[in-house]
Amino acid sequence: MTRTAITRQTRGDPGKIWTLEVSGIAKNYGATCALRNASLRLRPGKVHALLGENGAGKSTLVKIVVGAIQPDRGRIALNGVPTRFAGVRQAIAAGVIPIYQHLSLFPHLSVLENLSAFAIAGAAGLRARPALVPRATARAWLDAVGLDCDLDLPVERLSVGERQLVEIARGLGQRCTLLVLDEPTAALTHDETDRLFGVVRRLCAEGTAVLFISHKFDEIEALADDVTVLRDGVAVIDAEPLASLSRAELVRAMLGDMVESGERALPQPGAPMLIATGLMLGPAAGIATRPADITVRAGEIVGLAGLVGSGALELAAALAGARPVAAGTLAVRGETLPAGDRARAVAAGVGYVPADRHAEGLFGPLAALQNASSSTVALFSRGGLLRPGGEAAALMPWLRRLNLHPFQPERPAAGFSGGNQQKLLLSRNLAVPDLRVLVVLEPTRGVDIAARETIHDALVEAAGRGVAVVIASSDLDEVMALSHRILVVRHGSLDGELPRGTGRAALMDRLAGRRAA
Ligand SMILES: Nc1ncnc2c1ncn2[C@@H]1O[C@H](COP(=O)(O)OP(=O)(O)OP(=O)(O)O)[C@@H](O)[C@H]1O
Repeated sequence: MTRTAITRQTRGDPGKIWTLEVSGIAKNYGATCALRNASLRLRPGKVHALLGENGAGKSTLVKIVVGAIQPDRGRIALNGVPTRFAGVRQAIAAGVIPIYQHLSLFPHLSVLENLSAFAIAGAAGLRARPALVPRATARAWLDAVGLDCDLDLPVERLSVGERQLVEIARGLGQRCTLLVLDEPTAALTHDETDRLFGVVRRLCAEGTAVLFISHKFDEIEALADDVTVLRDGVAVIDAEPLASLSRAELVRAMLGDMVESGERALPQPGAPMLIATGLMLGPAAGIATRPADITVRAGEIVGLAGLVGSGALELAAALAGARPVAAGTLAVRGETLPAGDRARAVAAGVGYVPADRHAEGLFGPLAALQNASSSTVALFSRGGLLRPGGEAAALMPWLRRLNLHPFQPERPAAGFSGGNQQKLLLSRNLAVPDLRVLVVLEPTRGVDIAARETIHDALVEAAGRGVAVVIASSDLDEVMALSHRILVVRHGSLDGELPRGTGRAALMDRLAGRRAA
């Protein structure tokens, strides 16, 4: 880290120092320009939202700020001191605490060991045996995020939401000058989100600056004071007060003009297409359940909704044969399949988009186009050889429609941003011509507002061509907007059904197990 001059705020509070000032940042990955001329200016004690469509460069900028990668050029100053972190450990030591979208805990280690990880990393090389933080200290950190759990429990036994709170608690245990939250609420329940926002506000009151990346406008409006919008690696809105901008202005800055669609008309459901009988997740999926009977008709969209850890995602995955089950069968248009047999489900025309595209879905080193075509490759092959042009002709329209960015179908999937990887997985399924059932977990997690509209349209269109669609999403607005009916999942079992038009409050009540008197 280098320390030389002091830079001062030029706007707002003259004379005061920006907590973080970033300017003129450029970063190229080979021929791809991820950041052209990015800037950020964060005030102490304020939440700063960083917005931009998928691939705009947000994660790249964050990685530079936290020292995970180095920029090709540009300046970074922390509290007025020019700074360049050689690695994340150095950034953490300086009080720059990153909380990642993809959790960075050690699943087999205990909560206490994970909470101690930063301290251990800092002490490496100095002590023969790394020390754990005192239990009382660890307990105080957990109290700060409102989490009451056993310090000796392996982290893998916690829900995803709880794990994220442990990660945040670990960050809060450090001197925290700048907290970097990259889509932190993707896996949190509404209660956990509220708790997180409470923690963030408290930190701000103590002077911490917060960089907050999200695609969810409601959350941005609830939390952020200032905003920067990146477009193609350039700040097109540069550290403006959020209150001075309308939502339409922000969207226009992100994407250019965009027509917002109103409420979608859903197709009329036809005959039963998918029938699950006695489906029970059981211990193999880590959840004890009661057997579930679920029928989804051709042209119908059924939403599975539940709190984090409810088993809604697992139950939906089981409907695609993508989870081991303790009992039950699936039938697709009358053909009975053993549940838990994904290969048989694929052969029966059951598409599946997992929630965790990194762990389950993508072949990172393969080209985007090959990733998108992996479910339909047989259609373009003859005698084991790919028919030239066939793959591109079938998949390119989908990649164009979902606005793959940058539009470089030959590039390895691993080099695309998170939202664009999600588009590849969706294209893979939507392009299957004899698709009968489509199960999509978290359809728009991490995708930008334009792609969200397109994906919603594409799912309704799939239903329109007779596909039975199942979605499971922690985004309740999405479930309400798309579903003919909503199945409530609690403790891994079905707990009732709600019709289209059910309001958000009523749905929340049911998910939490409250019933109207
Ligand atoms: N490791 C990498 N190798 C090659 N290209 C990359 C790599 N990481 C990012 N890119 C490219 O840099 C650009 C910016 O990506 P980045 O992940 O920063 O976008 P983002 O705004 O965070 O998008 P999202 O909202 O989808 O997460 C994209 O064109 C992306 O394809």
